[in-house]
Order: sequence, then structure tokens, then C-alpha cells
Amino acid sequence: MAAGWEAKLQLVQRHVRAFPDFPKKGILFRDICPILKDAAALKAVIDLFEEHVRNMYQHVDLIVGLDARGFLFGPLLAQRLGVGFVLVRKKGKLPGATVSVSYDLEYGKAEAEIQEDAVAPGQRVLLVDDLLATGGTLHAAAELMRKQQAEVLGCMVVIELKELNGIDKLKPHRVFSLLQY
Ligand SMILES: O=P(O)(O)OC[C@H]1O[C@H](OP(=O)(O)OP(=O)(O)O)[C@H](O)[C@@H]1O
Ligand SMILES: Nc1ncnc2[nH]cnc12
Repeated sequence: MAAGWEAKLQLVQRHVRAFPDFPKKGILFRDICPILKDAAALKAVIDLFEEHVRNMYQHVDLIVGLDARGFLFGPLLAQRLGVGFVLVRKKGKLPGATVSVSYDLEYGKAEAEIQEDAVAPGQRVLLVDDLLATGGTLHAAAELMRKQQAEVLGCMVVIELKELNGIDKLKPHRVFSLLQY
């Protein structure tokens, strides 16, 4: 692990806030907005993600980001790696031919969608989001990749909520997280 890794992790951790009972009673909402407001904290997230990818994977074709908070980190990582970015959106937002799948998340239900030509068969992709809770959202994205015959190399999130066991739902895919609660 390169020098500075721990300092960067601590910087990121200091920029996550928790709000009880949002958006529903009983949910402790982990808010990543302070990361985005602080240039050094945001850079630290992308530095850590980039280092992980460069250590783990020889070749990545695309970064796939999940609506909406995955769009905040995914394109920055894609630029660093010199690869393209693909959007998995909530249903009804993408023009043209699409492929969709429905899923449950920690506080509701939704449907995820990609453009049919977003990924090609055999392309090697990494899924990026801000947070892993039950795993419903990332699982839906992985299912979309499976439908399009792309290869999911792994999932990357800033925050993993351990007690919800999202990691089990995502097996056999690997999950990399910066912070665990
Ligand atoms: O692991 P899960 O239980 O699926 O929960 C995690 C998902 O929930 C949040 O997204 P949300 O759907 O609230 O949308 P947003 O990013 O548009 O706020 C979060 O950004 C993840 O995508
Ligand atoms: N507890 C939580 N905090 C922030 N985003 C979430 N998405 C799903 N669960 C969440």
C-alpha cells in the first residue's frame, strides 16, 4: 500500500456525515456531500480508487456509474484511467433502445436501465457507486451487464454498510469500499 493511503482514507472519513431517520424513520443516512464540497477530499477518493484499479486490473474498458451518486465519482475515475463512462439510470431517463431490470434498495424499489449499445459483449467494466447498502442497486447494474454480455471485474464504492450484507448479494463479484460502517 502506497504512503499516504491511510491519510487519504482519514480525510475522506472526516467528510462523511450521518443523518438519522432520512429519508424514512429508522434509516441512518450517510451523506457524501461534504466530500464533494472539499477538493482535497474528492481528490483523495479518486486517488484511492485509481490506485486500487491500477493494482488490481491490467485492463479496464469502461467505468459504469449508478444513478445518481455514482455519477459524481465514476466519470472522474474514468478520466484518470483514460477510459469511457457509461450511465446506469433510473427508468425512463435514457433515449433510444434500452434494457432494464427492477430491484429493491434499502428504502424503496426502483428500476435501472442502460442504453442497449452502452456496453459491447466481452467488455471489461467496473461498477462505481457512492454507497453499498442492501446491494440491490449494484446487483441490478451487474444484471444489466450480464444481459449485455459484458464482464464485471468488480464493484467500487466509497461507503459499505456492513450490517446490511450487500456484499453477499453481489457474490461472486468483488466489492472494494473505502469506508465501512
Ligand atoms: O445497496 P442499496 O440498498 O441498493 O442502496 C444503495 C443505493 O441507494 C442510493 O441510491 P438512491 O437510489 O437513493 O438514489 P440517488 O443516488 O439518486 O440518491 C445509493 O446512492 C446507492 O445507489
Ligand atoms: N443509509 C444510506 N445512506 C445513504 N444512502 C443510502 N442508500 C441506501 N441506504 C443509504
